[in-house]
Amino acid sequence: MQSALINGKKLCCSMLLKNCFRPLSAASGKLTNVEINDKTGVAVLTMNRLPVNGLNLDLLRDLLQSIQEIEKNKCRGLILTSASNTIFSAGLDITEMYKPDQERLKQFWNALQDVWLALYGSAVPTAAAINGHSPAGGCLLASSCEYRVMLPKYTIGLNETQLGIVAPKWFMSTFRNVLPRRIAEQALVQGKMFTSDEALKVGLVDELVASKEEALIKCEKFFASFSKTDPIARYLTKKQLRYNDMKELQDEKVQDVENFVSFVNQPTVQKSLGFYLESLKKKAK
Ligand SMILES: CCCCCC/C=C\CC(=O)SCCNC(=O)CCNC(=O)[C@H](O)C(C)(C)COP(=O)(O)OP(=O)(O)OC[C@H]1O[C@@H](n2cnc3c(N)ncnc32)[C@H](O)[C@@H]1OP(=O)(O)O
Repeated sequence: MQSALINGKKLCCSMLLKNCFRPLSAASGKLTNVEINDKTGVAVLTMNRLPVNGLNLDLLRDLLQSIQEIEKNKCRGLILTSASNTIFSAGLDITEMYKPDQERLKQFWNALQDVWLALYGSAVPTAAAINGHSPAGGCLLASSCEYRVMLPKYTIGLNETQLGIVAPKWFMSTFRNVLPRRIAEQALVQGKMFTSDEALKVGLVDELVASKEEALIKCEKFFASFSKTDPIARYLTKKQLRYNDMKELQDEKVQDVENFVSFVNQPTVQKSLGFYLESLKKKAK
């Protein structure tokens, strides 16, 4: 049986996962679920929009509410994961961008900006337990965390150029915060999807593990590594390091929404999105 040393106590997985968790109901939306480990104070934030956790407006709003509640509760860590056994998140829900309602399209992009600002700038330490494929927006969420653990045989990456899309600057900054500049540049221009092994090799993820249980334990261990660190000094250091990336978006938030809306509404982009959606549906048949 696997075990973990947490707060000096040896705990087995089943103890960790079954006995210690209580739901944080205020933080759980319809499409997210938050449970707090009473022993460690760590919150597990689970995306639960099956089958693929496509990031639509509703999921983004629930994610934001959950992150804010976790901060308010002064949890010792936030682990982002998925209720699916094979998909962490398929990224942005393309149906939000195809033949969109214009007002909702703005709200959608604004919600994504807010989730990114909340997660990337979170005062609570963050980790992603990547228990499935994680393309595009899924990779953005995982890369916004401070630590990543991934299960084998999945893929992760910012594949935007493969879809004929230029990833926004803040997607790129997030990637550059994790990867060496040259690798980030090559991956971004290629729209490369990394296998789990490749992701480990380049440092896009920190560790590979065999199961979700093990991933959660690794994330808990990551948070435990801060036990001797002053939490305020820790947060201010993180904030300084990420300040420029966040400031860039905060200063250009309205313009960024306008750019997105104008890009998505181009007839050629609408045509590509339509073909892409169709190809995903054909694949599913
Ligand atoms: C000015 C700047 C503009 C920038 C705009 C931002 C740009 C990009 C950010 C993004 O995140 S775009 C989304 C990119 N995501 C992808 O390319 C992933 C696409 N999906 C897949 O590769 C696969 O679905 C999967 C995630 C690997 C899962 O594969 P699996 O075989 O398990 O499941 P499927 O059968 O393929 O899918 C099930 C079901 O879900 C639908 N679906 C999948 N992904 C999406 C999605 N991203 N949006 C909407 N719908 C999606 C898929 O069509 C199937 O639907 P049904 O046929 O069951 O109705």
